[in-house]
Amino acid sequence: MANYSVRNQVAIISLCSPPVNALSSDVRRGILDSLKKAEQDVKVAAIVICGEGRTFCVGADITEFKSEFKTFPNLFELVDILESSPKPIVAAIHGHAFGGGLEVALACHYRVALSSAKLALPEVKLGILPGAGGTQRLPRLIGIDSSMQWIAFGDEYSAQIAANIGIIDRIFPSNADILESAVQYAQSIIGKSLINRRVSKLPVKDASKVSHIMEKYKQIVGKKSRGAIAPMVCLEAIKHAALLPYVEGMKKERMGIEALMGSDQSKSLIYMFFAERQVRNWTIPGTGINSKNTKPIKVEKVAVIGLGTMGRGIVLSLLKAGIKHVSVMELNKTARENGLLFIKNILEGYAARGTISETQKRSMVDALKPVSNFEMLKDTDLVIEAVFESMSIKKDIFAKLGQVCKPSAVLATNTSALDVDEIAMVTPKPKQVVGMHFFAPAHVMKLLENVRGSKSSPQVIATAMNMGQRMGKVTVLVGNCHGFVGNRMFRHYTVETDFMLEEGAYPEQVDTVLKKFGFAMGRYQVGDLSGNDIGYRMRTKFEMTNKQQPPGAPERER
Ligand SMILES: CC/C=C\C=C\CC(=O)SCCNC(=O)CCNC(=O)[C@H](O)C(C)(C)COP(=O)(O)OP(=O)(O)OC[C@H]1O[C@@H](n2cnc3c(N)ncnc32)[C@H](O)[C@@H]1OP(=O)(O)O
Repeated sequence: MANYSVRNQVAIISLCSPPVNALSSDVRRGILDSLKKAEQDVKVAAIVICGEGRTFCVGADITEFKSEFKTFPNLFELVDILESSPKPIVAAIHGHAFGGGLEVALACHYRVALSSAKLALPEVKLGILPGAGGTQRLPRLIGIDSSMQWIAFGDEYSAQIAANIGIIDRIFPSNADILESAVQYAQSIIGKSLINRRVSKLPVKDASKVSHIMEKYKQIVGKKSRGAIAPMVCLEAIKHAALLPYVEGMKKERMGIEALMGSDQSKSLIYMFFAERQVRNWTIPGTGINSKNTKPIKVEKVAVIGLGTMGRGIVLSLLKAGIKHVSVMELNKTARENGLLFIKNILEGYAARGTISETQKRSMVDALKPVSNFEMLKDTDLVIEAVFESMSIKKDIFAKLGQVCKPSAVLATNTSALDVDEIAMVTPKPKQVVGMHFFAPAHVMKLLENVRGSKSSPQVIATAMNMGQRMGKVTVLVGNCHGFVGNRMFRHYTVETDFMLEEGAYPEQVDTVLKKFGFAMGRYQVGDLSGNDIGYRMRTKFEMTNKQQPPGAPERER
């Protein structure tokens, strides 16, 4: 839906489709109907398009991709209708202008934004391309080079960066009233010529360099987006903006989106988009307890026990999440020194690349609190144990934590396969114990598998889930069983690759093929990173050849 009103010669078309104003067929129809009203009203001299609620517009409604996506007005028809309006249109951006939302804004004659707004053409992350003129209008506004950067990787940019390169005409402070500011801006441009304001009519400034730029991005995309089809199709579509008139370029863009829409890669990425959001709504089966009716415990002080590969990554994830007090406990002096050095080096790297500021880096380093005995953890709200994968060592640690930690402290184990209930039983309050299984390298990998022990309390589960989300992880709640979900899935993959070794392949050959296919790391590289000893321990503990495996099971044959 879109609402329509008029204020001092300015018509306001406000998108109204909570929570994110996705461009469903109703919203597109609402915009078109409002536009007609504004064009017909002689008292209207300018138009503002804005979004109600928390955001301007996040783009096409992905849930409609299978059904109403083509209903008139289609998004690519709507943008051309908007651009050809005889009355000036101002896009008033707050929150997000993503995908089709940004394409609508590019079709407007002016764009203003709050400094806090974010802009992106992230369609490539759904395995498609910006199919509402994005590949043709953006290059006419910011050039081929920057457009390839924006569209082939789909990253988000601040309104200020967008203003610096010519997408945004005016920035307002983040606390300004976007609608009021945009209406005033619209009044200031009444009567001005629209000749240079229709982006599709502009030339592409760096068109003559297109072959050179294309080669550069093909190389980068080839390395960064191995195996993905959409980024290359995006590059091709942008190239056409340089070589063809707008209308012909649009035909190429259409061919591109039609080829990608419905591809296996796009279907999988869209499935992943919704699945990643769905897992936030966790539930404890058969109890009625869920994410909506359970509050997490307040967590300010966190401790990590063990500074090996996993512990280091967990500490970094906590620091990046803004936790101001992260105790680190590693009794082995060399491991402690190496671990702290590793963490500080990574933070230096983030600061050098501009991912964090110098001030943020210093505050993260200050948040690190090395501790040397369990007594020092008595005020901690959440302890994450990340030591060697051995039940007896973990039981020893949890017994000590049970004695020293305050009763409300959440005690989490990063075990990748061991029985969380068995660990919990050595503490006086097993309901405080939960699994938080990170994946290596923990500061990079987005998945966090939280393991619900049979005694874990709802608040403890909510706290682990909440902490995962604070760390920006895709946080999934799973049951307590050998290998949980992640390693049970991974096991089938490793079994198959190990068969290949038995059949004569070298580990590096297997890894090369997997990386070419699109995996960030090969299976044997992952083994080296996580430690092949951990896999060995898991298998030994599982006793693969014991009676649990029926005769004829592959494991018993090997
Ligand atoms: C002819 C062809 C023409 C055009 C083709 C155009 C292609 C497109 O426009 S494709 C869409 C491009 N846009 C995106 O990919 C944006 C996707 N959304 C996001 O990245 C994020 O939602 C966000 C904008 C960064 C906001 O994040 P956040 O504030 O964390 O909110 P979320 O929890 O992610 O989302 C809230 C809620 O909205 C649902 N949702 C988000 N985007 C869409 C969408 N484009 N379509 C439908 N639904 C969307 C999301 O699933 C959440 O739903 P819940 O039910 O609350 O889980």
